[in-house]
Amino acid sequence: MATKLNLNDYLGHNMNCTCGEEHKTNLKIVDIDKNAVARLPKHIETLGYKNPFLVADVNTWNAAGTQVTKELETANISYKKYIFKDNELVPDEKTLGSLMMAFPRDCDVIVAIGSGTLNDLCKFSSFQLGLDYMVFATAPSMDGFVSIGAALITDYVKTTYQAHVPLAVIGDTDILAAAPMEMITAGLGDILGKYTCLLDWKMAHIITGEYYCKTIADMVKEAVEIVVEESTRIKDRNPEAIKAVTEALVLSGIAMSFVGNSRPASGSEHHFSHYWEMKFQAEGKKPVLHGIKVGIGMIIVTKMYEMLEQEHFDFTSLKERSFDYAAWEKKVNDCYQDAAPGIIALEEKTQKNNLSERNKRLTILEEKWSEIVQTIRESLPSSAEMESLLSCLGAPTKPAQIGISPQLVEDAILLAKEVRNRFTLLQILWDTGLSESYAKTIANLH
Ligand SMILES: NC(=O)C1=CN([C@@H]2O[C@H](COP(=O)(O)OP(=O)(O)OC[C@H]3O[C@@H](n4cnc5c(N)ncnc54)[C@H](OP(=O)(O)O)[C@@H]3O)[C@@H](O)[C@H]2O)C=CC1
Ligand SMILES: O=C(CO)COP(=O)(O)O
Repeated sequence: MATKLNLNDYLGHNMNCTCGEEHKTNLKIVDIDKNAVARLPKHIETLGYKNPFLVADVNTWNAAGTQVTKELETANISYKKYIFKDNELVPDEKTLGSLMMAFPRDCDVIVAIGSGTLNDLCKFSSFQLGLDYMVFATAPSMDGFVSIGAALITDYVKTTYQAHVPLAVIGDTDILAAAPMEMITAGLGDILGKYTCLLDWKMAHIITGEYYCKTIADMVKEAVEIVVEESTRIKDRNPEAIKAVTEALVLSGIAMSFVGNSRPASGSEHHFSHYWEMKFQAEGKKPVLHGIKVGIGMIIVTKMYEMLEQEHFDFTSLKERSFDYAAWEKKVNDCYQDAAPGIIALEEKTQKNNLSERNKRLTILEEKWSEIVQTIRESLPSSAEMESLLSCLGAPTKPAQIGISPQLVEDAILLAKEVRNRFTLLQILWDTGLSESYAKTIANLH
C-alpha cells in the first residue's frame, strides 16, 4: 500500500522554513475523493460565494458539466456558464478575449471545469479581474491546478504569467478515473519530470548560488515516489491510485506557490515541452499533451545527465574558447522565427550567454565537480527504468512516437534554454561546449 500525502498539512498556515523563507498558499480547500461533485455546493457556500461563473469546453463539459450543474441546482445556487466550442483550445490572446466577452459582471467566483488549459485561462482572467476562482478538475493530467503561474501563449511564445492560486481544488475520483488514459499518463509524465527538474534546481544552487529549499524539494520528491509506487494501479484506473496521482499533482502545485514560481516543478524537460509545443502550433500540427512531452523530455534529460557524469573536462581550455555569436544567432533565428519571434534572450550581454559569466560558472563547476557527479548519481533513477515505467502504461517514451523529428530533438537541446531564463542542464552543456555533440548523439538515438 502506497504512502499517503496529507495536503491539509500545507494549508491555512504559514510555514517557517529552515531555508529562511516563510511559505504560504492561499489555497483553502482540497477535496479529491469519491463523490466530491456532491460537495461542490457546500465548498462554494463555505467560501461565501453565491453566483459562480462556470467555464468549460465541450470535452470537459461532457466529462463533468451535467453532474456539476445538477448539484448546484439541487442546492439552489444560481450560476452562469460559458462553454468554449473550440476543438483544440489554445490558451492565447484570442481565447482569453472570448472569455472576457462572455464574462457576466454579476458573478462572484469563476469555476474552471477542466484541466490545464481551462485552469490557466480561468486563473489568469480571474486574477486580472480581481476575482477569486476555484477549479473542478476533470483529468489528472498536469500539476498546474494550484500553482501561482498561468502558462499562456502570447506573440506565439509560451510564457508563464504570475497570477494567483485557486481557493479550492475539487476532484471527483470517479470523474478523474474516467478521463482518457492518455491524460492520466500525461499526469504521470508531468510528475516524473520532477526528477530532472529538481536536479536542475540543485545544480543551479550549486553552480550559480540560486535560492534552493530542501524542504520543498523533498516535498515534491515524496509526491513523485508515491506516484511511482502507484503506477500499476494507475493502469487499472483504480480510484485510490487516481486520487494519489491527483494529490501528487496538487502538491507539486503547492510547491510552486510556496516558491512563488515554477522552479520546483519545471526544468529542462519542461523547456523541451514548451519548445516543441510552440513549433507544433506554428506548423499547425495537432498538439500533444503537456505531460506526455514532459515525460519524453525527462528521459532525454536523464540520458544527458548520465552522459555528463562520465565526462572528464580540461577546464583551462574550456575557458579559453571564444564563441561565434553571429553563427549561433542565425541558427536560433532560423529555428525560432516561425515559432517564437518574441524570443530575444540570445545576446552576448545576457548573463547566461556572456563569456566572463560562463567562465565564472566553469570555475565553480571545476571546484565542485565531484559533488556534482555525486548529486547526479543520487538524484536520478536510470533512463531505462523511466522508459519501462512509462511504456508499461502505454505512454510514448520516444520523440518519434509523438511526431517529433530528430531535427526537433537536436534543436531543442541547443535552443530550448532560450525559452526561459532559468539555469538547467542545457546551460551546463552550453557552458562546457557539449550542446552540439549531445544534440547529435541524442537525436541519432531516436
Ligand atoms: N500553470 C501551470 O503551472 C501549469 C500549466 N500547464 C499548462 O496546461 C496545459 C496542458 O494541460 P492538459 O491538462 O495537459 O491539457 P488540456 O487542458 O489542454 O486538455 C487536453 C485535452 O483533453 C480534453 N479533456 C480534458 N478533460 C477531459 C476529460 N475528463 N475527458 C475527456 N477530455 C478531456 C481537453 O479538451 P479541450 O481542449 O477542449 O479543453 C483537451 O482536448 C498546457 O498549456 C500547459 O502549459 C501545465 C502544467 C503546469
Ligand atoms: O508546466 C509547468 C509545471 O509543470 C510550469 O512550467 P513553466 O513555468 O516552465 O511554464
